[in-house]
Amino acid sequence: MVTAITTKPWLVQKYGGTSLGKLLDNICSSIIPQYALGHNLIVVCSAFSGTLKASGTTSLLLQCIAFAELGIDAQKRLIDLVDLIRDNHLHVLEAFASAPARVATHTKLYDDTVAAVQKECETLKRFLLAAQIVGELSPRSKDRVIALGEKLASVIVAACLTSIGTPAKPVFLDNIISSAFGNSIHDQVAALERLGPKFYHVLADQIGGQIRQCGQEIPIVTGFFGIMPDSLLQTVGRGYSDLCAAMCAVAVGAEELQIWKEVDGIFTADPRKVPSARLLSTVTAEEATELTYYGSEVIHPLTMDQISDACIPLRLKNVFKPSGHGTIIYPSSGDSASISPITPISPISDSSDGSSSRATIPLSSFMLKNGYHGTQQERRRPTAVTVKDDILLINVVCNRNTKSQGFLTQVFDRLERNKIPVDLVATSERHVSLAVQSPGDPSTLLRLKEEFERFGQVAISPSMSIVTVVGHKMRNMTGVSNEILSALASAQISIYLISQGASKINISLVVGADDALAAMNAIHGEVLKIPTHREQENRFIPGPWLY
Ligand SMILES: Nc1ncnc2c1ncn2[C@@H]1O[C@H](COP(=O)(O)OP(=O)(O)O)[C@@H](O)[C@H]1O
Ligand SMILES: N[C@@H](CC(=O)OP(=O)(O)O)C(=O)O
Repeated sequence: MVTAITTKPWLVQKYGGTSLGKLLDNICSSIIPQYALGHNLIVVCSAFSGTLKASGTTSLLLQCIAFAELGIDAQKRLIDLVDLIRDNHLHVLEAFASAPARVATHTKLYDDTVAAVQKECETLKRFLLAAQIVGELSPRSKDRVIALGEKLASVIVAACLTSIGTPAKPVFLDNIISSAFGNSIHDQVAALERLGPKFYHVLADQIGGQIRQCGQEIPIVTGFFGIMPDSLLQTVGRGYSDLCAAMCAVAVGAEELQIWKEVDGIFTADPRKVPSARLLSTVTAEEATELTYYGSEVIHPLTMDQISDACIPLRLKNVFKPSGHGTIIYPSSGDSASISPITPISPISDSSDGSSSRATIPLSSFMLKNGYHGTQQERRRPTAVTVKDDILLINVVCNRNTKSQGFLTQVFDRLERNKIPVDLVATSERHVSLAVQSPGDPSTLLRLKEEFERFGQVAISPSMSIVTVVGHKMRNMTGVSNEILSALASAQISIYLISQGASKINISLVVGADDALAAMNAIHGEVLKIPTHREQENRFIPGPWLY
């Protein structure tokens, strides 16, 4: 664990790609400097995106990889795309540097940063053009390409901060895995898997070492922390910088991890899809994890494991409304003994929009005061509803000559071999229904079907969605399943699979993709409706002193 440079508490802030793309000036000239006053700050950056993540730098780099794999026929497209990535970053830098108060200051820093961006992009171009001749990139080479997005972002953010008097230093983590485990780890995928969560703890220690080297400068850490043996995108997936930020928080024992986004926090449903969705002041770590696994991509699903183990609260905040309270996700184990070691959140000043700073109360008294983990008060309604799209429903009926006791083993063995993750399962002795994510490659599905047909009859229904209702201790809420089913019945929505009980806090149903939005709205309207006055009294409500 890193020793604090001063007695100020550690705070880790992660900024998403679209937030950086849209509000870099505000983040660097207002939000970060204010928080840096009272904290030892660590900033974790994703790659810049413009308006949409789908057209952001990481997506463009993935496109570059695709062009490299197409061979030299795609040479011009590849060169143009790398140039576009370079120009996007130079524009961002220029826009910041040419703001009225900044013209003609720090020109050397500006010129050096322009040169650094150009050099990185030129190196990438040469590397990809060479790869085009072979027409193939290894998973590790792909990781090296992806790494550039976060590298450019941290170079630019550090330069912008430094140029306005908040000294900052980029911290690259693209070699962190070799530093932690040596190069041999890349040949030992199985060993890495065996390490499980411990793997991330070892990485966190290494990251702590790099952070310490920044001294009084704010570390601007790349959210990319490959190179993974099986590629970071395969092992962790898109959105990996949330996990990186969690490791930074663990490394320094941060008082809080903040993930800054373009939404106020976690809502009772996706606010883009359910107009009546309400912002939640708090959710438990388990609820947040379930929500992210089942479609509410607010934080990367692996993030919670890291910070829960270390008892660090996570706060989601909106870059467009820095003074908002956001949503706090408490590290919880359902065991009140786990509350006491959590250090109180220190006062956080947040006046970039003109509001004055207000103190927060210590976290432990906050939780006890509100009975959040107490035995008396429980949420009387589920917390949120979410939808996961692109789901296939696979039904397999076991052949008469297949022994029923080996049937499930065979089914799961085939899924494992084809690397298809299963979201939900319902079984009877000779039947199994599986809700799985649509494999990107249609040949994988065809292969799986053929393999299943060796021991059963198979029916695959495409275009399905999973609707999941999540709620802390929902199992104890008598009648909640009935309410969910009634809401769907009233909306005349057919249900293809129901799963309750596998997780104490979720009820999931498979519906046709065309019905998913209506199902979410029906459940939100009926089951998560605004509580009556009496229900409200029993429920956690943040006091004004929190804002
Ligand atoms: N329950 C939910 N609460 C809040 N946002 C949700 C929820 N479910 C889905 N979302 C969506 O997740 C997105 C996350 O915010 P955004 O800032 O766009 O992400 P990023 O940081 O990756 O750019 C929002 O666009 C929002 O519509
Ligand atoms: N830039 C990466 C990693 C990431 O975490 O992104 P974001 O924080 O913008 O979701 C991606 O696009 O997947």
